Amino acid sequence: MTPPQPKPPPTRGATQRARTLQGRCRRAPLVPQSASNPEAAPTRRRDYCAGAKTWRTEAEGFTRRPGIKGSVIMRGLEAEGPRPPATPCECVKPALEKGNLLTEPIGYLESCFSTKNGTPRQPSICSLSQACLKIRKSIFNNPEHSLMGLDQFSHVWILFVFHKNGRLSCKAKVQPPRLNGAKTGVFSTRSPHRPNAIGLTLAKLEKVEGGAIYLSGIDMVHGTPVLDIKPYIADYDSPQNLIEPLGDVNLQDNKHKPKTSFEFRSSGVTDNCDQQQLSGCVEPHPCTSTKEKPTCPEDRTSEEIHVEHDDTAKIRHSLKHGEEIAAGYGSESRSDQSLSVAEKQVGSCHQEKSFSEEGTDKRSRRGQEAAILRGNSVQTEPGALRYPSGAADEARHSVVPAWVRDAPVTTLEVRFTPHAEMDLRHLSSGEPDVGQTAFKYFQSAEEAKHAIEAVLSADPRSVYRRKLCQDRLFYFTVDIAHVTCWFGDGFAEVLRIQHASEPVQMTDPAESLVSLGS
Ligand SMILES: C[S@@+](CC[C@H](N)C(=O)[O-])C[C@H]1O[C@@H](n2cnc3c(N)ncnc32)[C@H](O)[C@@H]1O
Repeated sequence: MTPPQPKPPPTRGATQRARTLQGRCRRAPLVPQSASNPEAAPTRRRDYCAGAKTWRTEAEGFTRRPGIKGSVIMRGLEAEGPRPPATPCECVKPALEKGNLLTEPIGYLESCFSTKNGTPRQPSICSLSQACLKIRKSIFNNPEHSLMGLDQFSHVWILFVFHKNGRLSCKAKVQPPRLNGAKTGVFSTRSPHRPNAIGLTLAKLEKVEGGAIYLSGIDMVHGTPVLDIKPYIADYDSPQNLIEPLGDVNLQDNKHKPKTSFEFRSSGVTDNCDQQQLSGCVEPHPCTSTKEKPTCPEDRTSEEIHVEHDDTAKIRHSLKHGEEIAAGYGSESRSDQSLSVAEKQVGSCHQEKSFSEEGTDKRSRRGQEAAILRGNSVQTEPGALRYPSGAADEARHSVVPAWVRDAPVTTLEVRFTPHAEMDLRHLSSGEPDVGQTAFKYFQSAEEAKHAIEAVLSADPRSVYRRKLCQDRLFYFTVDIAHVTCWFGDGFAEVLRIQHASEPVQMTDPAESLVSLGS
């Protein structure tokens, strides 16, 4: 029998690690799969990592289930490929540190738009659009707790997943419909087709009711998985605002002056049908016609892109005194709802540009540039923008390039045929016996008509459709109205409005879990 061998002395580093970890990490029993907790399946070993203050498993993807102490949800979407390095306590190195995030939607949006077709490209296009978001009980046992205090805000940021993008693909340059075929970098647009299919919408908060919020001015389709809600705070979210101390606000006791309660179907909402938005909603499409096909300057050198100037093609940015550009949320309309909020909260407005994260060199360079639409791409030209003098002014100002505001796609006139008008009246009559409107989101035929006008006046067609399928009928559904229309030169005409035959299906939550990163 061999005597027990003495262990080799631990290295200095190992001793230190052991000390650091001692008492901090403990192994927990396995989480059994049960009917009451189906989301916990499949069973895996889990550990509590005090350093990260969370439960972790061998696989990335565990999230702590809020509201249920110590319980764990393992999502079925584990990253493929090499396992992440384990810490000395066998905890997996937190995925968050690498920027990987396994998301769990806080809810699925119930929207008046059932398909991407006809869904506005930015929220301010159709302020009459409506949606409801119920916080899922699997996120918070008491969803209403998570919404406490939110009713004191007029607007909220909604972070969501473009779950209807189809396959996850994106290109470095995209052709926003509003630029009518011109290309620009994906990150300078609001294109849904981006490396992480995350959308960001500033919506009007109509009311909070229990564990649900009611929104208007939205650009998301029914069933959209929502990842987060954040209050819109002009002081933080608008570069032109100076941050002031909060003063007499008592947040803990929730003693803010409460917002006047909204009726969900707020009749005071008006629509701006002439709003135009930059949108990067780029439909993947084949280029079938060499004649009509937009020319793609993809293969130009970057030098060419920066050096070429053509006076006839450029659009100069005109700066009017007191003009505001709602760059913070990609809105370039001066009359949109979001902008009016910013104006209200800000007071005096100036032409703005956020320089806060840029170096001096870039500042001065950008201060001398103007964006132009050149051929089929967006370029910049020196010497056309003027900025207020002084670094302090610059830090408070934001600017959007001219090609956003003065994009080539114009507002369309919207007409309804007598038949369509009749359809609308018929649709809105609902069940006359009970005197109820048939619409779910709109209060009247008038409201529905305004919403349809708003959607169409912004020309919701893809570039492909606009250029190559001009004479095709265009369909979209808003609320229960299935709209058939066609587009002519400078106008859209509604031909028919029928009852959307099929009720819109909610996305199966289990199918909508979205893994970001891998
Ligand atoms: C251009 S994106 C802008 C969205 C958001 N305001 C943003 O800036 O991130 C709006 C368009 O995305 C499309 N869309 C809306 N919800 C979607 C979803 N859940 N999945 C895929 N596409 C969606 C619609 O076609 C809509 O016109």
